[in-house]
Amino acid sequence: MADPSPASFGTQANALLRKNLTYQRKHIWTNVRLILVPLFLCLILLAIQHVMDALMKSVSDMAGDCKSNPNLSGGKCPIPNPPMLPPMLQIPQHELRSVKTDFLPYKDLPDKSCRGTMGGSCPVTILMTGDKQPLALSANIFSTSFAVNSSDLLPTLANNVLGTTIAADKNNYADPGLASGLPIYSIQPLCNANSTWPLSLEKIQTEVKCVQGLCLWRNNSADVNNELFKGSYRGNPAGITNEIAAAYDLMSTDKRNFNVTIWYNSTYKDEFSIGPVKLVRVPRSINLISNAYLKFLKGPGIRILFEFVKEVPKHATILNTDIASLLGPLFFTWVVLLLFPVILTSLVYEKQERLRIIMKMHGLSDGPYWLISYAYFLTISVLYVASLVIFGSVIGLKYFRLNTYSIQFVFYFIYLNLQIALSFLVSSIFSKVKTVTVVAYIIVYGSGLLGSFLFQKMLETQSFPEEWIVALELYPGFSLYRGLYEFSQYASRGSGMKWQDISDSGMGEVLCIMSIEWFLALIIAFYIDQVFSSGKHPFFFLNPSKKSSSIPSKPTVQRMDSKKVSIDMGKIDVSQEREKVQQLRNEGSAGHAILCDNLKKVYPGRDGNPPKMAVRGLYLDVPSGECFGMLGPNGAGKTSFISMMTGLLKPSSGTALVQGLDICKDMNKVYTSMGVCPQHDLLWETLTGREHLLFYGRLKNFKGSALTHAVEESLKSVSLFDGGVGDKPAGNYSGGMKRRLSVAISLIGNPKVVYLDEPSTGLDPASRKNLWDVIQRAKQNTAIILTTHSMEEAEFLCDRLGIFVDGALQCIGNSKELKSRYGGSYVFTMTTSSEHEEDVERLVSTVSPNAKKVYHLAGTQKFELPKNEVRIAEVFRAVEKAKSNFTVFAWGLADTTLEDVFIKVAKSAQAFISLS
Ligand SMILES: Nc1ncnc2c1ncn2[C@@H]1O[C@H](COP(=O)(O)OP(=O)(O)OP(=O)(O)O)[C@@H](O)[C@H]1O
Repeated sequence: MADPSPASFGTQANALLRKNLTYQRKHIWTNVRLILVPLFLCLILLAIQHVMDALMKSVSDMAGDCKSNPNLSGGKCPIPNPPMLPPMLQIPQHELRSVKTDFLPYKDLPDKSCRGTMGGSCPVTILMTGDKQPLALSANIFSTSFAVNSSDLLPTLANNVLGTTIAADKNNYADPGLASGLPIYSIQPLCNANSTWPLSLEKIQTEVKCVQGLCLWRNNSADVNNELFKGSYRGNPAGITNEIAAAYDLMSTDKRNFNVTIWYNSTYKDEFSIGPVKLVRVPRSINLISNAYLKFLKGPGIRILFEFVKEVPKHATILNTDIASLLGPLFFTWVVLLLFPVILTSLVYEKQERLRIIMKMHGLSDGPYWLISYAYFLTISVLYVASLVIFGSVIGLKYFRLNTYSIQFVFYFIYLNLQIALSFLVSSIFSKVKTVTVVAYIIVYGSGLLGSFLFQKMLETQSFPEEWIVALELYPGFSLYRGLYEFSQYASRGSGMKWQDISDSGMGEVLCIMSIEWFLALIIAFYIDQVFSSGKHPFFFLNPSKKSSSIPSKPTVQRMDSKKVSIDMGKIDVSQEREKVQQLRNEGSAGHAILCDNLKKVYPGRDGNPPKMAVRGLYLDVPSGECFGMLGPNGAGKTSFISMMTGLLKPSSGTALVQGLDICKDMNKVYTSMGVCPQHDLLWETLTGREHLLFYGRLKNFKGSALTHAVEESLKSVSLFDGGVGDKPAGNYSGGMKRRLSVAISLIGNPKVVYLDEPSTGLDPASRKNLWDVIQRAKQNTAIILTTHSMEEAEFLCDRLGIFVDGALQCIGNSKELKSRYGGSYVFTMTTSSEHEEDVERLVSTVSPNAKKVYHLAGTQKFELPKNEVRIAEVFRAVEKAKSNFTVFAWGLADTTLEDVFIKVAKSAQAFISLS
């Protein structure tokens, strides 16, 4: 026997868990494939790593032995004694050097015609500010000739101010300015035409060219700044570049204080590429002004010689690249995000197929649903990521091995929770699996690509504002990317991330952001679910202690329009039903099975059409033990009515009480005593009939042997037991078998009210009869509302019937009452030859003076004979007499059928509606 009390939270959770586990067992290979994805990606990374290692090795082998062939350009060989290189000033290309323009009309700037000369004759400009002193200082900046002592070349080079237009390298083991083979420049106050000198430096043969150095005085640092700003090609409308080599602000310098501000050209420092910023050309500009000041103070014989720049010695470079650390952020962002579409489509599938609502209708509350669904997705996600980390570690990926495992666990755990909460949130917006799948995969691949090609660049640009980074990390895809990026950075450094690194890295902020978002997403998702799926009031949380209305509220006095009153005047039975309902409401009969009180449904108008009134104020009382049949033509509003009663739709106004519980306020409680067979079968294709019934049986609080017994009885009652049919997947069932299973589901657990929406559609006559017997047995302690188009079914099953047309009941009563009220006549048919038609009319008028001819066609005539004036024996006698006078080919006398009543009522109602 079923436990009469509703299933507890634990029982519902257990039912859903077992159903999900059974479902997963059937989809085990889908899960295995899912978990194999990260393993497969790890193997790809490993394969790329091996290929790269092999390539590096062959490059190293080609470089040969370091002793015989030391590679000074920073290759794999150690450099214990880095070379001493002459310090050089970065000077602009001649076509970019500063010239006089409309936007910089300084008279002392060279004319732009210097740019046109072959090889360029524009001077290299240096700007200065100061209290007249720079005039004196500027004279000391450049040497006036190029002079070297070839026997001691390098130190004597320091006497000259050398410059290059070639950008520096990241390190200074070799200067590209010297190694390029292009000329280097000696910057002098004045150059003779074509002054060039050969220069031989170790293995480097190059040429030194004279270039004029122009020191220009400006009033203040603001002027300098303005000139530099406008000199950028984006700083002026003409797009002309006017570069200077260096600028010095000496406004605060006097003979006792050397206070200088130096501008250097940041274009050459290359901060956007990976690796250290190039600043090796800056020291020379510092030396230039320092030396000039010293000479200014002490005279030309005193100088500061900046002889060499020298890089720190370096050990042999191990030429290997950790591919997992390099590609990790992108690859693993994709791997982790791949779970998002999986969870999302699963949630939306349940919504699209209405499986969630059918579970709810059979008593599954929101709490157990959320708990089990969440726990299930979390388990799958944790297993998935754990297999990634374990497998990656086993095959030796430093990305996983070096970073502390507990940090990895915390990071992935928080993100996976956030991802599940977001999936719940996003699933509330979408209702189609196809749409959500496309959107989810765009998010997966888009996040990875944007993270790699945009967000990572921003992270690596030191000047990018930190607040912007944090703002971008609010997008969960980027916070995931940031965390994975930090793991890759620490792994590629060889140390791995430790707990003490959390605050120094971006990991700390990412963990905070993700935790807050997880919490918020969960609350918002739950709120949306409660308001949209469970139909709660948007401010339901403001009144948590509100008691459910197990005592029905008094009916509200409804204003009825004149049209409705006039219709109801002609429908005594319908008016009586309304009065009965109002009386029951006033008496407060809490235990009544079903009581509909002025229930209305209006669909909003669409595409310019007016709103559609699908149910117009329905009053109905269905006590326990009664099967009420709702008949009506297509579009009458039957499904809208059932949908309101089962919580699929909210009534537009009015309400209904089920076992005393208001469907507008306590639908969740109503579900525990309700069974539903929807118009379309809502089944899991891979679960068997038995597994469906076990799940719903558990929801109805069946346990142990009682559950097994109930399921078997249920299978037998709908003929799905024999031959092991009940143990075959529902996806393999015929339409009729699915229908029978749906009915069995609706009846399991002896619910107090059952809604059957066209239950026998698609069944063969034998199965249908079988199903009717099941419903007959079930209705003993249950109130059943059944919609059907079959009059035979309605007559067989229903204790009372209502004919529903255009959203309103036209009549209500048992089939006999309806037939006598709306039929009230016999149908007499006779076929003779045409010349005897009048004889037949005379015959009919003798047995029934008020008979009405319905039609005549080629000798066949049909009459309606009022029952109150007809005696059947008299009709037989009259026919026998007629047969002796003329030939009667065929004749018949029939009582009115329910079908006749239905057609009559529907036709007259529609005629009335179209007239009014
Ligand atoms: N979502 C909707 N939006 C607008 N109108 C609707 C909507 N659903 C139903 N209707 C309209 O409401 C009326 C009642 O429809 P309903 O499906 O309840 O009728 P029914 O009696 O169940 O029909 P059937 O027997 O064909 O299932 C119809 O005119 C229908 O077009």
